[in-house]
Order: sequence, then structure tokens, then C-alpha cells
Amino acid sequence: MNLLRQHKIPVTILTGFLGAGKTTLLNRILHEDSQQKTAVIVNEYGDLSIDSQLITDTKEEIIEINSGCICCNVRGDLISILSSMLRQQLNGEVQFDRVIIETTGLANPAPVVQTFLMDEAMSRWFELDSVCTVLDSKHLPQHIDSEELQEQIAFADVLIFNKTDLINEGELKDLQTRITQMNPNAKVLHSINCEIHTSDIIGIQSFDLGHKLQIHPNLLTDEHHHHHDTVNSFVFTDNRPLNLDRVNRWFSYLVQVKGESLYRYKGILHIDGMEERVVFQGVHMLFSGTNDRPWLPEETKQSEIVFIGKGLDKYELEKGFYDCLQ
Ligand SMILES: Nc1nc2c(ncn2[C@@H]2O[C@H](COP(=O)(O)OP(=O)(O)OP(=O)(O)O)[C@@H](O)[C@H]2O)c(=O)[nH]1
Repeated sequence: MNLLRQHKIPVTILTGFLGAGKTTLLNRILHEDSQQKTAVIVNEYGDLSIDSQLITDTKEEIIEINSGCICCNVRGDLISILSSMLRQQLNGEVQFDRVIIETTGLANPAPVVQTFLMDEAMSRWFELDSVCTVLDSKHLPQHIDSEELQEQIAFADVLIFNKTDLINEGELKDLQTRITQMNPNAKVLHSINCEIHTSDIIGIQSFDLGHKLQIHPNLLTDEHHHHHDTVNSFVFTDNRPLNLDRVNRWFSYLVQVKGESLYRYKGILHIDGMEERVVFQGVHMLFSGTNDRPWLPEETKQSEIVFIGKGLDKYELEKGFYDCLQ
């Protein structure tokens, strides 16, 4: 890296509620032909690294922060990761032109934004390009009272109304009217499976500090105290194979009976007799499971599941999972 570089490294913060489509968007950006090298920092809620496993083959640098929510206790981790990336860039060990940070679905973007404004080293080397918020147009009304979602909307420079295939035109119009009242300054995009032009969200230099200060007058001084107190999450992992029939029965029960309180559930399954990993994704009552790539010889076959939701019963979920073991 040229020490006398004129340009700071642009940073895009990708935010949005649980299951809105952030990883889908990230995959799209990373697979677009670009001269630019991107470093990606992925933060997951729960101690799993499912998201980074679901980022499909890419040559880009992917760094995970799994020790907690990026907006809470791991802000220090974020700074040390960025500092170490800078050092490696200066030593010529890695090269990147831009950074994308995917926050958890329960992150308030304010403290992540603060990191780049308040930390001297960070603000010398990095500049915020934009805060891009992906919205699940179908489930958004269910979560509109959530403080995290409101902050994600308020802080957006770009609002992507995703999953427009799941609602009709009138519903989309009403939703957009309601949401843009909460943030009239953001650029608005609509998408299905986050099919947008990367150039609409990356390298747009639309981060507007004045607008952010209107939302949070204390943004440059505030200490952040944030509790995900109404939402809980549980993670289960096991190396033993699962029985497909039992898994199918368990998931149809979960979707039909628990769908309302299951904000997000996803995972990778090791199914008895199958050479491929099975990947599943759930957001409330919308569920999909697919055969993914074969397990690699050097890989330990294991199932990893995360459930995130309101008032979830850990014992019941755990029992459901272990009852599926072959
Ligand atoms: N029907 C429909 N499904 C979508 C669309 N975009 C994404 N999905 C699906 O929604 C699910 C969640 O998408 P992700 O990209 O993993 O969402 P996320 O925001 O990264 O979710 P978190 O892991 O909770 O942070 C996946 O099953 C996607 O395939 C869309 O436009 N329409």
C-alpha cells in the first residue's frame, strides 16, 4: 500500500433484520466481476459460522467475528481486525481496495458507524461509503417495533426493499410510504433475491454524517448500551448423522407450530446416507432446504443449527434435535 495514498479505504456496512437477505446480497457482490478486491467481515449472532460457510466460493478475504454481536462487546475485535488487515496490507501480505462489513440481523448500526468516526486510526485509513439496509418486505411489519430494525432503517443511506416477490404492489407501496417516513433521505431500491446493481450500493460515497447526527445527536460521544433482551438464540451441533424422515417431521412441526416465534433458523445438516451437506434456511414460516455440495474428505461431517427467536424453549428445541439422531 502506498503510505502517501490520497484515498481512504471505503467501507460499506451491510445491515438488515434477521433473514432479510444480507448474505444473499453479499454473495451477489462478491461474484460480480470487479477489478476491486474486497475484504469482508462477517459477524454472526450465536457462536456459529454458518454464514461464512454459505458465502459461496470466492477468492475474497472473509473474516468472521463470532464472539458476540458486532455492535456490543466485539467492537474492540472489529478495530483489532481492521488494524491487523491494514498492517498486512502495508507489509504486502494481502491486498484489498474496499471493506464490506455484514452485521448480525440484531445489530444496531450506530456503534459500527461510530467506530469509523471516533477511532483516530480507523478514521485516518478508512471512510464510510454507505450504510446499506436490506429489508424483508414480507416480514418487516411483524418486526417494526424492534428497536434494532428501527435503527437499521434510520441509519440507512440505501434501503433495499427485498423479497418483493412475496407481497403485492399495493402492499409494497404502503410499506415504502411507511418506511420512508422514518428515513426520507435514503436512496430506495426494490429487489428479488437482492438482484440489484452493485454500483448502486458500493462506491457511492453517500454516507451522510449530518443526517446521522440528526438521528443520534450524541453519535460522536455516546457510549453504547444495547441488550438483545427479548430475543434468544440457541445453537446445536453434533457429529452423529441425522435421520431424514425425523428431520422432515421435526421441521414441519416447527414451521407450522413455532413459525411465529422463530425469527430465523438456519444450518447445515449431516444426514445419514447422504454424500452431500443439506443446507436449510428458515424465516418464520418460510422454509427451504437444499442438497448442497458433497462433504469434503478433510471435513468433519457434522450438523450445525442456529435458532433465533422470541421466547424459544431451549429444552424443547434441544430434544427435537436429538430425537432426529439416527
Ligand atoms: N422469496 C424470497 N426469498 C429470499 C429473497 N432474498 C433472500 N431470500 C431467502 O431468504 C433467506 C434468508 O436470506 P439471507 O441472505 O441468508 O438473509 P440474512 O439477512 O443474511 O439473514 P441472517 O442470517 O439472519 O442475517 C434465504 O433462504 C434466502 O434464499 C427474496 O427476494 N425472495
